[in-house]
Amino acid sequence: MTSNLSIPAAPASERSSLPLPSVAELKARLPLGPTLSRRVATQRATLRRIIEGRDSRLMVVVGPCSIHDDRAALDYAERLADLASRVDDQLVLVMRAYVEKPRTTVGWKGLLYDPHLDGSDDMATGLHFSRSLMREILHLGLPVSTELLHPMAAGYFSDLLAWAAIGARTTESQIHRELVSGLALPVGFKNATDGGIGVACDAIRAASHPHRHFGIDCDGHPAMLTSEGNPDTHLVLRGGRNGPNYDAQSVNDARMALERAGLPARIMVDCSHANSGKDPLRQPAVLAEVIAQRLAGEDSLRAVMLESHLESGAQSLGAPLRYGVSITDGCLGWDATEAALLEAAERLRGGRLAAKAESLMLS
Ligand SMILES: O=C[C@H](O)[C@H](O)COP(=O)(O)O
Ligand SMILES: C=C(OP(=O)(O)O)C(=O)O
Repeated sequence: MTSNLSIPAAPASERSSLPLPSVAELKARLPLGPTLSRRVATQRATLRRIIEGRDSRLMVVVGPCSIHDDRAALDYAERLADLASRVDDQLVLVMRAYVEKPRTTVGWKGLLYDPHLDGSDDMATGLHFSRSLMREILHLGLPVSTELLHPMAAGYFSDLLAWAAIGARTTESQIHRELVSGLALPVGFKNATDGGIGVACDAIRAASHPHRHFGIDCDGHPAMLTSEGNPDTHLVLRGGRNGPNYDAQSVNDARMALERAGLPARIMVDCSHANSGKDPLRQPAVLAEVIAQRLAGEDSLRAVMLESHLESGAQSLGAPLRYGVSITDGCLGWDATEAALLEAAERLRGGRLAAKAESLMLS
């Protein structure tokens, strides 16, 4: 069909475009391979069992708020892999490898967007660095997690992930719910930034359904994608504008809201963000409270999240950067992270022993 419509010349401010590799091209350059692929499948199955309550260990998503330096990220991952083997009777550690950052207004958007940290936005390199780094972390034996922010970016690394988050700013988005519906891994939906958990409950339901939606295929062509529905999702309590929501009353309220909605009561507590009042040093206290609730019998608590880096605090982009310090939200330093996780594991061990002794006495 011909049209008389003439297309106006693009104004000077019109956005320009630059080609990026397709998912298939990036995967060909940085393949997963059968060994790592089996490892991811095993990690996903373990996390699924934890989320479902069939494995009573606590899942811990821990690592930098964002990754901006692959050397520091791997240094962190090596320490985490060593710690993981010391606590794996109680805790399953999953590394936060966040390469995309949702911003409240504007700011650095993550390694994926601006890997050189200078506003040059070399996204082709960002894609390569991000996939390559996640693969390195996986080589160390750690499960990898990230926040899936841009649906088009997800396919570049979703095969490497054992767990993913949909953030507080996107949980209400239909497009993100469709994305999750097509992922074969456990995913946490955060409560909204205002603290409301209703949107996360709606998201869990929407993502469990099959969908047909717009997307791109592995070769970069527009495609109608069909998803089967993801049953392995859960709520993440991250606090909100009115304060934290990790206390026993809030967790109980959340559990009842999930049950009322006919959804499984599976909860992760994010010890950071509004639950720590954005003070990273408060995270161990939040974690300790979650452990206390678990020991008191709150079995909907299946997982926690911590923002942690080699060094504590945060620094601004612009000044000469200090090694191992976050350039987004403040993080707990490594020593305090290690101490908090060792203590959590020890308290859970003690709780199990006490429960075993009690059941022996009753029998
Ligand atoms: O965890 C990260 C931040 O809280 C989130 O990306 C929002 O950051 P901003 O409010 O600094 O933009
Ligand atoms: C942005 C994050 O969290 P939230 O969506 O809870 O703000 C995050 O975990 O990095």
